[in-house]
Amino acid sequence: MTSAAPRRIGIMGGTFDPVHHGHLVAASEVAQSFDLDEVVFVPTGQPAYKSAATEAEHRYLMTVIATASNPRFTVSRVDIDRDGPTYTIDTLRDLRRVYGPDAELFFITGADAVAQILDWKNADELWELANFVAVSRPGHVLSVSDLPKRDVNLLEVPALAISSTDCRERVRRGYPVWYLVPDGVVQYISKHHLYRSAE
Ligand SMILES: Nc1ncnc2c1ncn2[C@@H]1O[C@H](COP(=O)(O)OP(=O)(O)OP(=O)(O)O)[C@@H](O)[C@H]1O
Ligand SMILES: O=C(O)c1ccc[n+]([C@@H]2O[C@H](COP(=O)([O-])O)[C@@H](O)[C@H]2O)c1
Repeated sequence: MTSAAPRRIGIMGGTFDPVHHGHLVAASEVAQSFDLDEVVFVPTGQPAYKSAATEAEHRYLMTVIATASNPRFTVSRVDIDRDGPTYTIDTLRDLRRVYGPDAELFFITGADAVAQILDWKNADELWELANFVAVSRPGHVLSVSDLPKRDVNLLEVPALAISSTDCRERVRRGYPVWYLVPDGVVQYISKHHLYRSAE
């Protein structure tokens, strides 16, 4: 009898304020290229180095809405339910407990985020807990030349010049965000009057 192959789990961490199609395409492309069984989206609780984000529960629910139609996408509350600032070292330790010792974990970041990774908490330990995949993002050079001896996989994905900052600013100015974020997220933003006033 052969034993089952270890599960391959992508981890898409983000503030998702709001989640947009750039996030979804990145996760889908990594799932395809790295033969992942599941991509778990993990909204941050309090982002470590970003100023005030929208209430975590709103960001969590928008992420659930955005991912609901993809059978390979799930959403985790580990970062939201932990007190204090969100650090990836804690995310990876918690998800290792959830998925078990045999799962192969792939942490997904954009080209902008990966450039900062050496400054992340316990940076040296992160590589022992997961593989890292950095995806291309318009306006950012996809390179790991600053990460000598760190094994980061690079993946070119279809270029979507969308950012959460721009989506928030568009809503604030009364511009549409249709087609930049999933329809259900447009409706959620409208229903809860998110992003109407300046941050
Ligand atoms: N358009 C995109 N293409 C590829 N990767 C992206 C894109 N937008 C975000 N990412 C990546 O997704 C992860 C989560 O991003 P985040 O939630 O911070 O969104 P953001 O658009 O960068 O937000 P903000 O504008 O508020 O900084 C990060 O690793 C980021 O690099
Ligand atoms: O661990 C850290 O020190 C750290 C610092 C900045 C960002 N991160 C993680 O990187 C992911 C993307 O973050 P952000 O701020 O671009 O939404 C998210 O999962 C964060 O928790 C992690």
